[in-house]
Amino acid sequence: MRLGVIADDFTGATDMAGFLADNGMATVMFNGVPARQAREGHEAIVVSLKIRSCPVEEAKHQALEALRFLIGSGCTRFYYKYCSTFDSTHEGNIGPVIDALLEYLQISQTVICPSLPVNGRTVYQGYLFVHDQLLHESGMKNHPVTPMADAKLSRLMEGQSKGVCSHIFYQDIAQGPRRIRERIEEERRAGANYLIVDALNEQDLFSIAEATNDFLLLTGGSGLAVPLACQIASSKGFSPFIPERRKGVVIAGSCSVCTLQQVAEYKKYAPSFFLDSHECLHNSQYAREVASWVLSQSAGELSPLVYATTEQPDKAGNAGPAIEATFSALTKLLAKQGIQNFIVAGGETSAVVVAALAVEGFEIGPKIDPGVPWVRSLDKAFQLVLKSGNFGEVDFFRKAQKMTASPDLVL
Ligand SMILES: Nc1ncnc2c1ncn2[C@@H]1O[C@H](COP(=O)(O)OP(=O)(O)O)[C@@H](O)[C@H]1O
Ligand SMILES: O=C(O)[C@@H](O)C(=O)COP(=O)(O)O
Repeated sequence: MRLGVIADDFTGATDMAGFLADNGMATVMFNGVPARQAREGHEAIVVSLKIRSCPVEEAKHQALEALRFLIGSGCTRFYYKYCSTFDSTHEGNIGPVIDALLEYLQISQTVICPSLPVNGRTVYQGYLFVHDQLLHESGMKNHPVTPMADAKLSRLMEGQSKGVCSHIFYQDIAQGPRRIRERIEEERRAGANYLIVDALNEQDLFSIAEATNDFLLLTGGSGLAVPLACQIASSKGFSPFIPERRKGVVIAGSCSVCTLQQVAEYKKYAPSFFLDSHECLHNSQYAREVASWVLSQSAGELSPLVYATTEQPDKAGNAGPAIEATFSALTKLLAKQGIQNFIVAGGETSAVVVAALAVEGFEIGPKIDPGVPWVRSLDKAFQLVLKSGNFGEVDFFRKAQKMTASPDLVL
């Protein structure tokens, strides 16, 4: 059995791939839809897209292309991975993409399961929580691209999809797989398309995975990855590569609360450079200047940090794209000069770095914190960490580097 995952952004893809690999599945991750079908030997194939906030039709088109690729590569079950904070606009793209996938697969039902308890995302009575806050009271209310103004998943889904929502509330989930199956059957008869499942802990996720083991398509955050891997992984197991200590850089483009703290912590130990949005907009030589600064840092234990992270992002409409363009140019310049380890914070920023390095696909390495593994390009040229803005402990950047080993010690 091969599992095919379509992820709507890059950090989300590594999050899902990391949990699958960490739980024994031989997993490969592709940057976009590859031209050729995937090789034998992997139990999970993750296609990483960038369709969270693009126009709806484009998102559907890319997701269906990925689905066709996964079917052609021998996958027999499918997963649509979106953010555990349900990042989407009023128009989509989570709902429209799910509708397109259901239609293509000629099925009428799936689950909506953003819950990721290990990182504080839970669903209760159909409301999504981030730790102790409702989604719309959490940092997500200020997200620059997809600010979340409601925590009720059925209202979010109904606003952006064609079908009918229903719930399986905690009272039933807690009774285990048998009761969940009965509820699924009742909802099937009632014509519900999207089953919003409450989940407060890992046990709930195991129960949901067991009750839905005949579903062709599941959707959600990466919480279901652990029970899915336990269901599907062969007994052969899977050993992740050991990341080598190489010349590196830390690039932070996320302004989320978690990254703000991680940047502040890392600056105490490593050289750092704040990327000025005004310079990004108006100085055509800026990426070169920043690259020179990075390369001039003595090869200490810790890689230099370039960060745009701030509590007060530049409100100019083109500041974000200008910062991304600078990170892209910087990545290319640094790669040319022999930098091979890139530790990146932020979903959009990660997509920019991966595109600049023109990496086709990745193998999955060891977990740094839940949802964030090391990954390595299939040609082994680059090792990367693609961290969701909101994931990781406060000392994340140092922790990631402490896990690298001298190349002489890595077989
Ligand atoms: N100082 C800043 N001013 C304006 N926009 C910024 C600033 N710093 C970063 N950004 C932009 O904010 C966006 C952050 O998105 P992303 O990298 O996906 O982080 P997250 O994972 O936290 O959402 C990027 O487009 C980035 O270029
Ligand atoms: O599910 C999650 O929370 C993450 O995997 C994810 O999708 C992260 O997105 P960004 O916050 O945009 O990095």
